This record gives sequence, structure tokens and C-alpha cells, in this order.
Amino acid sequence: MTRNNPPRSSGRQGRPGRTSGAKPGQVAHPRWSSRPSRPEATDREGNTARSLPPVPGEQRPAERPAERPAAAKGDRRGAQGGGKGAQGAQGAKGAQGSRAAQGEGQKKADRQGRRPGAVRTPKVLRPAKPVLRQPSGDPLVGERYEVEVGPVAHGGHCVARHEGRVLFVRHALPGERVIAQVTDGTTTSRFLRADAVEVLEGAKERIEAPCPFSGPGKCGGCDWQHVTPGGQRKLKGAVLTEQLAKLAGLTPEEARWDGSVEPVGGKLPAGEVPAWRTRMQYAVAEDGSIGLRKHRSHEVQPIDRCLIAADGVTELGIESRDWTGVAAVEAIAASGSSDRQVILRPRPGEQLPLVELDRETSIARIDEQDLFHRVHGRAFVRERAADRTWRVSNGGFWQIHPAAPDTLVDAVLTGLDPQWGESALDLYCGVGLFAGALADRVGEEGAVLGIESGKQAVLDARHNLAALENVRIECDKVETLLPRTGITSTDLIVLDPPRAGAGRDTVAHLCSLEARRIAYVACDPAALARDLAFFREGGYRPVSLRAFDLFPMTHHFECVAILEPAAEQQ
Ligand SMILES: C[S@@+](CC[C@H](N)C(=O)[O-])C[C@H]1O[C@@H](n2cnc3c(N)ncnc32)[C@H](O)[C@@H]1O
Repeated sequence: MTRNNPPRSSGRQGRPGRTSGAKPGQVAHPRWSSRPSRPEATDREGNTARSLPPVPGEQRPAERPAERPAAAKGDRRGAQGGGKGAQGAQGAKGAQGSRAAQGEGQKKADRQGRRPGAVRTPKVLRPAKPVLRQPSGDPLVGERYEVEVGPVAHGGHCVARHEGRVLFVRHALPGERVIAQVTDGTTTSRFLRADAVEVLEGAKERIEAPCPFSGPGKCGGCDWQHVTPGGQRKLKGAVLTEQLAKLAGLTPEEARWDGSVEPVGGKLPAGEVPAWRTRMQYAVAEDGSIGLRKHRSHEVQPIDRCLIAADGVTELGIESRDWTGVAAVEAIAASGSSDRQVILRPRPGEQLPLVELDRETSIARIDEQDLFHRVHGRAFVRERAADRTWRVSNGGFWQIHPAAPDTLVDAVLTGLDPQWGESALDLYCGVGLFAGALADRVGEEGAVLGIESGKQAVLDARHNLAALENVRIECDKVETLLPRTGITSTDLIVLDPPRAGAGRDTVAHLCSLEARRIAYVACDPAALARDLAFFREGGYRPVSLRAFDLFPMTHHFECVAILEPAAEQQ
């Protein structure tokens, strides 16, 4: 079979003459190759030159069936993210669909004047368009109410009430008495948003915010600069407890969670802020000063330093430059290598300025058609984690906290306890982090199938895991490709979906595969809790749940839930 062919629908993909050892329909144990036939330049959204339609009259060399491009439409990182159509041969119907999609893509490309080989860029660097909504009722913005602050809620704010109306209050802590100033809402709003602008009675976890740009009306990046590190983790734990109860009907005990949110990255001296953010997205004000967006706003809070930015980012000196003519700047400092990448979006009609930074860095540009261009240096950074070097191209997905990949891989492997010869799925696999770790454990008698919708991430994953013949990476949406594989059982599953989670249909499908264990890596506790309820419907229960503080100073955190068939737990 051709190297990059997807699994055959029988699920038996062993090399001719070789016994795979897989049950019928199980992820088989062939010598899958992760090697792409030919590496191609693509952007972080995954469009390759070949996946874009040819310009009229252009002749392209004939493509091997396994390399037939999927669809012309680009993937989107995160919840939006999937390409259209599986890569590779899906039979005549699939090929026709693919060609039809290309035709559509061609029309769209013609409309947009897109060049062949040009690649799309993610939403993240696109200037946001203001949404114009006409609110009903009289505006209450600026009104001040004295309130007693109630529990923390999902999203980084606390809940309070004033004359029966719910307020979501930022910069507050449970149990405090504060003056809350309304930032959003009218007399008819279901709830109001507010900032605690004055603290009348503070909680014991309250501290002076170390960052001068944090606070009411300022930078929207950190939610909890005013809270001790231990207090932040308690808040995150309270949010997880509440989401589990509300959306999964589970107590911490039932979820097999000890109630802690584990600190990551070692203890710092009191008052010091962890510099963990290896990827920063800066916004640029009209006057060229750089900063970060205010909370729920397109306004820029100018900054001269971000305390949570990793040293490798801070050292670039981005904040001390004039960025006139630029709309957005993204900076990446890899962990375990000295690679740095800065991705710039010039304002419409403006040329890329001469970029002089304090450290050597690769530069890329995003043009008005959202196309990604390498300006100089590499189009990728090399990250080091889980005993491997990982190529991550064009600002594609990689965990932001430098300790996150190792922490999550360790939690997944500890929870799944992969055995030699087992088969595994790595869903939403990005550049292959968990697939690589699983492949080492299941060995050459085992097999790992990774599924990822971002085409560039797939190329990176295939490159990163090229030495592992027991890994295969496929490019498509999980929900589209998985049912088409014909795989009816597997031993292990890792899923690491975007914030929106996996959803009912995907979870139902996963439950039908009769995996011995499932590891669910989740960055949103609400999506996790909802999906745990779906897993329960499918007969799976958590046997362990861990939460990690991988986003200090913000309300975000990461969870790893390990699930087993409920029957096994009796
Ligand atoms: C949270 S990241 C996890 C990546 C990887 N597991 C890691 O730790 O580096 C989620 C990944 O899912 C991809 N993705 C988003 N929606 C998808 C979908 N419907 N099907 C497959 N992949 C998807 C994104 O492109 C992204 O790479």
C-alpha cells in the first residue's frame, strides 16, 4: 500500500504477509509510516500549495493518489479548526467530493485573487471587527453598587447580586465587599458585568497586583494578578467542582479528583510572577505603541513589559519598539531551543517595517489576504519535550507553558499505562505530542493513529514522528474521519480537543470503540464536564482526574481525566 494511505475500512492494515495482531476493526499494527512523501510548505492553518486550486491555465505535475489534496478551504485553529475531506484516497466518492471542493475553492480563490501556493493565516492575528448590537433598556455602564461578592464562576469573575440582579464582577474575590462599577449591561439585561473598583473588605488571598497594567479597565490578559498563587488555584478548583456538579452531576469523589489544582514549574519567591507565556499576541495602537487588548474590548492597553511573558519573549525587546504601520505582533520563544519567531501583520496598505529586535529571530508576515509569508529565518520553531524535538511551523498549536507538554504527557501515560503491542488513537493530535509518547510505549508491535484537522500540523507531526513506523497521522476533522476509518475497537484513546470539547456524537463514537482506557486532556472545564456526562451515557466513568495550573495569573487551567468502562470498575 502507499505509505500515506489512510487505514483501510476493514481496520486491518498490516503489511502484506504480516500478522497485525489486531482484532477485526481494531486499530491494526502495521508498519505505518509517518513520513510524508514529500514535505511541502504550508501555513499554520494547513493549506499547502497543492491543496489550493491551480490558477486558470496552470499545469501541475500529476499527484499520487495518496497526496491528492483535500479541500481548498482552510482549517482554523481551535474550535473552528478542520479541513474539508480526509487526506488521501477515500474511494471514488471521496475523490469526487475533493475535486468538487477544489472547484469551489478555485472560485473563492479567484474572487480573492489568491496566488497558488499562498497560504491562509489564522484568525488570531486578524484585526477584530466590532460587532454592532443595539441593546434594549437604559444603559447602566458606569453605575456603582456596593455588593457582597459571592462564588467564583467559570470565566474568571465572581458572582454578586444587586437588588436581585446578577453581576459578574472582575477583580474581586469571594467573600469580599466591594464597590462594583458596571462595565456592560442595561436595565433589561439578564446580568450585568462589572469591575470591583474599590475594595471595602478584602479577602485574605488578596494581594497588591504585581503588574501595573492589571486592574479595572486595563489589560484583559490576566484575571487574577490580585490573588496569591495558592488562592488562584483554589479558585480554579472551585470552578472545576462547580462545573462537574452542574454539567456532569459528579462530586469530586465521583470524578476521582482530589480537589487540588497542581502547581507546575516550581515554587517562586513570594511576590514573583511566573514568566511562563512562550507565545504572546500583542496588539498595536494607532500611534504605533504596543500592548495587549483590554477585557472584552478592541482597545489596546499599552505596556512596556508583560510579567507573565517568558524570558525568551521579553528579551526580544518588542515592547520598546515603535510599531507604526503594524496591526498585530505575535512572538514565540521555543522551549529547549533558542528558536524565536515573530509574526507581523502590517496595517492595510502599509509595508512591513524594518524589524530590528534585541535577539536573533525568524520573521514572518501576514498579508491582507491572510496569507503567511516567511520574511527571513525559519518558518518553524523547534520545541523540546517528551525526549523529542518538535517542529512547529508558522505559529501552529503548541502548549504555551514550557512545562505543559511534559506535564501532560506524563499524566496521560501514567493514567493510560500503555502496554507493549497495544493500539491507540491520538485525536486532535496537533504536531504529534501524545502520538509520539504512546508509540514509544506500545512499541513496534503496537500502532498509533493520530488525527488532526490542521494540514500544517499534520505535516509537522509526520515530520516529527518520521522515525516511528508504528505511527500514522491523518488529516481531517475527528468527527468526519473517525467514522470513515472503519475502526471498531482500539485499546487506548487520547483526546485533546480545542476549547469547545469533543461533543456528544464524537464521544458516543469513542465509547463504541471499547477502549481499555481513555485520556481526555481538556483546557475548558465546562466542555470537559459536559463531555464526561456524554461519556457516562456511553458507559465510561472517570478513574482519575487531575487539574494543572498551566496558565498562572489567569483563570485558565488544564485537566487530564482518565476514563474506563463503568463495568470494569465494579
Ligand atoms: C488543544 S490542541 C491539541 C494539540 C496536541 N494534542 C498538543 O498537545 O500539542 C487541539 C488541536 O485540535 C485541532 N483540531 C481542532 N478541531 C479539530 C477537529 N474537529 N478535528 C481534528 N482536529 C481538530 C487543532 O488544529 C489543534 O491542533
